[in-house]
Amino acid sequence: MFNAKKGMVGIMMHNDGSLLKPVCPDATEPLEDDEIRFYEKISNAEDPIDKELATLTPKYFGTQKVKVADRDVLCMKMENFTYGFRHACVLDLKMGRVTSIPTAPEEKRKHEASKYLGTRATVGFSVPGMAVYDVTNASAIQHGKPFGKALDGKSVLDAFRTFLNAPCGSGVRPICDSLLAQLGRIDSWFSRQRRYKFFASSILLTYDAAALLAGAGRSEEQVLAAARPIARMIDFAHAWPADGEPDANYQEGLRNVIRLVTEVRDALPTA
Ligand SMILES: Nc1ncnc2c1ncn2[C@@H]1O[C@H](COP(=O)(O)OP(=O)(O)OP(=O)(O)O)[C@@H](O)[C@H]1O
Ligand SMILES: O=P(O)(O)O[C@@H]1[C@@H](O)[C@H](OP(=O)(O)O)[C@@H](OP(=O)(O)O)[C@@H](O)[C@H]1OP(=O)(O)O
Repeated sequence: MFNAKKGMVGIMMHNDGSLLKPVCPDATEPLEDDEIRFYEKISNAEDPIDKELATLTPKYFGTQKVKVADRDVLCMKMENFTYGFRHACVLDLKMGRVTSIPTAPEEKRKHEASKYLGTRATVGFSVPGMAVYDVTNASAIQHGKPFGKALDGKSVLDAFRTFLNAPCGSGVRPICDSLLAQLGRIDSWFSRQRRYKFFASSILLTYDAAALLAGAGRSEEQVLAAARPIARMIDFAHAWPADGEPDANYQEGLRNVIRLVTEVRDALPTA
C-alpha cells in the first residue's frame, strides 16, 4: 500500500465516496503542503479568476488525517468524479512540454525533459494513465506510464479514439460534445488568466461507459445523464506565479486536447 518511492500511500476513497489524496509525506500540517495551500486559496477566493478556477477543479472538502498501518497520513478530501460508475473511463493528461518548475535542480529538470518525448514535443502533453471499458469487446483496459511513453503525435489520436469508445458510433457524440464544452471553459479561463503557470498538472477526462451499453434508441440527454462526462483540472503541487504572462506551456497542450477530441467526434457516423 505504501509507495516506496514517495514513501506514502496512493489515492484512497472515503466511506462517503469522496477521494482522499495523500499530500507531501513530510507535511503533518496543511500549511506545509503546496497543493493544500493552493486548494484552500482558490476555494476561499474573492478574486474572480480564482473563483472561476475553483469551478474547473474537483470540489475541495478540506483536509483529514487518515491512519494507515499505524501512520497518520495527511490527506486532501475532494470530489470523486467516478463515484458510482459501473465502467469508469479515466484519461489523465499531464499538460505542458515542460513539467518541472523553473527553480528545479538540474537533475530533476533533465529527468523531466527526457520523458514522453513522442507526445510532449508534438502535442504538448503526456498520457501518464488511461483506464477504458472497451464496450465493443466488453473488456476493461488499464494503461500505465509505459503506454503513454510509447505514444507519438499520430498514435495519440488512436488513444483518444479508444478512450472515447469511438467504435460505438453516434452514441458517443454527446459525450464528446460535453467534454468539448467543459474543455472550452478551461481554455477560456486560460485565455484570460495571468496569475499562474502550472507544471506537471493534469486534465482529467472521465465518463461512465455503462451509458453506451444500452444501445441505440436513447436520446442524447439519456446518454449524458448516464455517462456523466467530466473534464477538470487536477494536481496542483507545482503552481507557479505567472507575473502577468499567459501559461503558454499549458495552453499549447490544451488546444491539442481540444483538437483531438474534436477529430474523434467529427469522424463519428451521423445517427
Ligand atoms: N477528482 C478525481 N476524481 C476521480 N479520479 C481522480 C480524481 N483525482 C485524481 N483521480 C485519479 O487519481 C490519479 C492520480 O491523481 P493525482 O495526479 O492528483 O495524484 P498524484 O498523487 O499526484 O499522482 P501521480 O504522482 O501518479 O501523478 C488520476 O490519474 C486519476 O486516475
Ligand atoms: O519516475 P517517473 O515515471 O518519471 O515519474 C515521475 C516521478 O514520480 C516524479 O516524482 P519525483 O521522483 O521527482 O519525486 C514526479 O514528479 P512530481 O511529484 O514532482 O510531479 C513526476 O510527475 C513523475 O512523472 P510522470 O508521472 O510524468 O511519469
